[in-house]
Amino acid sequence: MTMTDQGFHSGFACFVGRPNAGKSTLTNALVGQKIAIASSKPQTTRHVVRGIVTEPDGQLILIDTPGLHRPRTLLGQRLNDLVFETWAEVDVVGVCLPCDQRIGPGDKFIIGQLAKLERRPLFVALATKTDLVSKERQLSHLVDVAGVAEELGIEWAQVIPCSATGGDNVEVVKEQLIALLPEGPMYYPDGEITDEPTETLIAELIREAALEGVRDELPHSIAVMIDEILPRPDRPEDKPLTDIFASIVVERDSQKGIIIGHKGERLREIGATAREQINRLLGTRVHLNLHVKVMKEWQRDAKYLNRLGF
Ligand SMILES: Nc1nc2c(ncn2[C@@H]2O[C@H](COP(=O)(O)OP(=O)(O)OP(=O)(O)O)[C@@H](O)[C@H]2O)c(=O)[nH]1
Repeated sequence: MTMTDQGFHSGFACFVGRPNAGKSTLTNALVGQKIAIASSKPQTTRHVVRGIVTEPDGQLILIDTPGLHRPRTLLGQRLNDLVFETWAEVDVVGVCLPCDQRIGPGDKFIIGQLAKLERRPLFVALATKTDLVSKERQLSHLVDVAGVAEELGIEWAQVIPCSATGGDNVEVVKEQLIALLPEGPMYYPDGEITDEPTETLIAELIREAALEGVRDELPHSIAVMIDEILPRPDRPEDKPLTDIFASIVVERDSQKGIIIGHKGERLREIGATAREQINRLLGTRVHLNLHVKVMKEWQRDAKYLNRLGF
């Protein structure tokens, strides 16, 4: 294999669609549980990487976007701005149009907004949930999918019927999305994508946040130990909250001071940064309780190393 990028396709994509269109399920089917460690974000995007698909001939980076709504509030407007910013940066937008639903005003609103973009990415129609419908219904849906593009003035680079839960055409979606990306480098080395257990990932996210800005001062003297992960009882089912208790372990009192910062300011920043990442990872809100512990020479002590999971 040569080290040139020739023939290797890479770039960014996001999925859009009305609520319940199957965006998350398709994303999971494409990327599995693998998560990119946040510190390795390429400079080309400021947006949150939801998952990465790496194949011999290309790398597809899926970006998270909030849903697009008819803006009624300032927050709604800001969220929409974020969506437009993302659309302007990605190479491909996958529009999820579930086969079991007629194309309606919600879908047309989204496609109409895509049609307004000055710099257009490529558009791919994903006719999701094929397993829920008959072949006849699927065909008439595909006719409607073609029709709506014509009606609203966009072009589909591909139209792909698929089912994320039934495993139908998921490989084709992967192949076709990668084929549409421009030639480019592998943004994320394969090894930086991990399917480590959640607890290890959470510890790693906290460690990254703690090292932010002080990497030179405390290179290897920090470890993070997850003490407990507990679902908060008595929460409404649609608004779960998870309590995470974790310890940041350092070797000396002076290092504890650096982590905590003036009046605890750094520790609060670490908590805020890590919490945001963990929210994304778990898909639920978390409350993060961080403590800083000094364990003298933990790196040399087998008992501590065991407790820290090394
Ligand atoms: N039968 C079937 N159900 C699916 C398929 N894909 C998704 N679903 C179901 O459809 C529902 C919505 O799927 P999601 O992936 O959460 O949809 P979404 O577009 O991410 O939804 P929002 O987060 O609300 O925007 C879930 O109950 C899924 O299990 C599919 O291919 N076949």
